[in-house]
Amino acid sequence: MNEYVTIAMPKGRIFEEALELLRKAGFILPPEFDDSRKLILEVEEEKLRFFLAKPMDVVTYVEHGVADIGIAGKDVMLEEERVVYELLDLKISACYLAVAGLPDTKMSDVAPKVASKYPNITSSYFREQGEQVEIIKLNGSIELAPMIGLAERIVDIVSTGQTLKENGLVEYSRIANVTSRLISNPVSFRLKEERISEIVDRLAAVIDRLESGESVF
Ligand SMILES: Nc1ncnc2c1ncn2[C@@H]1O[C@H](COP(=O)(O)OP(=O)(O)OP(=O)(O)O)[C@@H](O)[C@H]1O
Ligand SMILES: O=P(O)(O)OC[C@H]1O[C@H](OP(=O)(O)OP(=O)(O)O)[C@H](O)[C@@H]1O
Repeated sequence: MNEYVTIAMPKGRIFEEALELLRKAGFILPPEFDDSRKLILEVEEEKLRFFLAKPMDVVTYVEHGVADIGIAGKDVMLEEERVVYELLDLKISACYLAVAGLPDTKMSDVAPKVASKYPNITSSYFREQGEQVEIIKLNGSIELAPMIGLAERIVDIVSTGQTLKENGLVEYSRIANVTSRLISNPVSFRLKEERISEIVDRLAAVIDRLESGESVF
């Protein structure tokens, strides 16, 4: 029986790169994927069903088993411990998590404020450094925090470094490298192992070819 495999796809910046990777791996995804506002898209010929989700929610859909597999940033995986398998590093949406702030500033001795979208990563990082900080959770535009005096440091994603630069901020330390990962619900992986492994193998082959500099159309 050729059952559907459901895939939770992150809307936003990962979506296009993920789509390109899937297409390079030979999955025929109709043009509807490029310009539709639909949140569920099915590709009957491939027996694939896609859910378009907020990037931070992809892991939740996969953990609850409503999606068999999904694509999530390593940052999201590090932020919350989840019961999912990480099957493959897709090597897309590469960036890193860093501590940043205004240049030439030292953190206060007593509970300096650190703003981030990633409170758990931030708290473990500073705990490991032996520093006690007060964490302020924000949902975006994190770079604003040190500029307007809300926090002395931020923990945020850096990719090109343009956002930090344009806002007069500097990086103080790097916490972790981030790329997007293919993840799976453990039960789905057992029940649909053959189909999921085939998807992993096809994607892994393309990633290897891209890494070796081969052009893949
Ligand atoms: N500047 C960046 N360059 C490359 N990858 C990034 C960058 N910022 C974030 N990412 C990666 O892309 C994922 C999704 O980020 P995106 O900005 O699309 O969503 P979000 O910030 O969670 O959602 P939203 O902005 O809609 O609230 C992140 O979890 C991270 O892995
Ligand atoms: O180093 P850069 O290439 O400039 O990229 C880094 C920026 O990208 C992300 O923000 P995003 O665009 O997702 O907006 P957000 O502030 O709403 O999270 C991240 O939070 C940084 O602000």
